[in-house]
Amino acid sequence: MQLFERALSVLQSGVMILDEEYRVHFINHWLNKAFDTSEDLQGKVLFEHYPELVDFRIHQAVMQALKSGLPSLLSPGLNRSPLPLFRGQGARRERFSQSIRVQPMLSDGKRFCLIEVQDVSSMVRREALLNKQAEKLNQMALTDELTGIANRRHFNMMLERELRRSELQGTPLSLVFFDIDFFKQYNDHLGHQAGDKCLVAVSDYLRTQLQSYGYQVARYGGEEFCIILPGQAVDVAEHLAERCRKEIEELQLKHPSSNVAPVVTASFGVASKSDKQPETQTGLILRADNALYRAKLAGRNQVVVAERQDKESP
Ligand SMILES: Nc1nc2c(ncn2[C@@H]2O[C@H](COP(=O)(O)OP(=O)(O)OP(=O)(O)O)[C@@H](O)[C@H]2O)c(=O)[nH]1
Repeated sequence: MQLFERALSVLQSGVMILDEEYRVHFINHWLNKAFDTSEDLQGKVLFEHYPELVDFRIHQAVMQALKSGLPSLLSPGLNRSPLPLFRGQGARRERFSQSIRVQPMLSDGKRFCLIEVQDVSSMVRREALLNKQAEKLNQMALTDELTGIANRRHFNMMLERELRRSELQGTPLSLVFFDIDFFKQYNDHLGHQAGDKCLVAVSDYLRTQLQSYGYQVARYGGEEFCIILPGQAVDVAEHLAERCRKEIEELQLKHPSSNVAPVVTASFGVASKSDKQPETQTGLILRADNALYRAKLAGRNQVVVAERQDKESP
């Protein structure tokens, strides 16, 4: 028996036994030291010494073990630090995260409750770090590296979600695709770095002017961008595309080799899903992209709406 008590006293985790009056029948050295008291807790009534614990999870778990004979596990996810236990010295002293197992015991016909405590601070910290890293990686996988706006993968996810919402709620949904005019010439004339800066400037415009209205913007690839307008019908989308077309021109980014204007311009395609007809993601993208292609063919720096074009086509 002495050997067991000695073993428990050198253990780097806590063990405590309470009797039916919540009196500490046994506490090992590690646990007594971790409590914020210089007193020996053996023989003391735990919840008289720490009345602030009454009615909290640890109190309920102990009552459950002693009255109903049921065990409990208090994991750090739900109960970060149920007992006032500390680690470290001086300014570095901190209440640590705990994993606590409360187990009912019977001895000589009397009920006891065994409380095992583990310091899981390092594990909790490691988990928080891993979560943060995973979130960062996730963010990177969905963001376009050059412009910082959503990339094509993210766009596909957003569009799928909005299409589903539109089906469920019976609301319209619109999509605007646009592409910078004569961008190859822009790169050839002013250099690839200037081309990159132009893409960043257009993306910054999209982020600052449109995202705050709840529209979702993304770089679809190369010099092609897209805007998702949840809940908006074709008229609003056409109006927004026209506004974007005008404001991109007003950015006054010099484009000496463009055949349309002395500044950077873009061509726009608009497609909408009405609140009645079902639509697939590919179908909507294809219609917006076709409308954009028609805007290019018709002379660039303009907006073409798929619905109207579709009706006008033989
Ligand atoms: N600087 C830069 N250029 C890019 C990037 N991605 C694609 N491009 C360039 O964008 C150009 C697109 O050229 P095209 O598809 O021929 O289109 P365009 O010259 O804009 O002609 P239209 O669309 O018909 O007006 C190509 O020269 C690509 O190299 C990028 O990240 N940075």
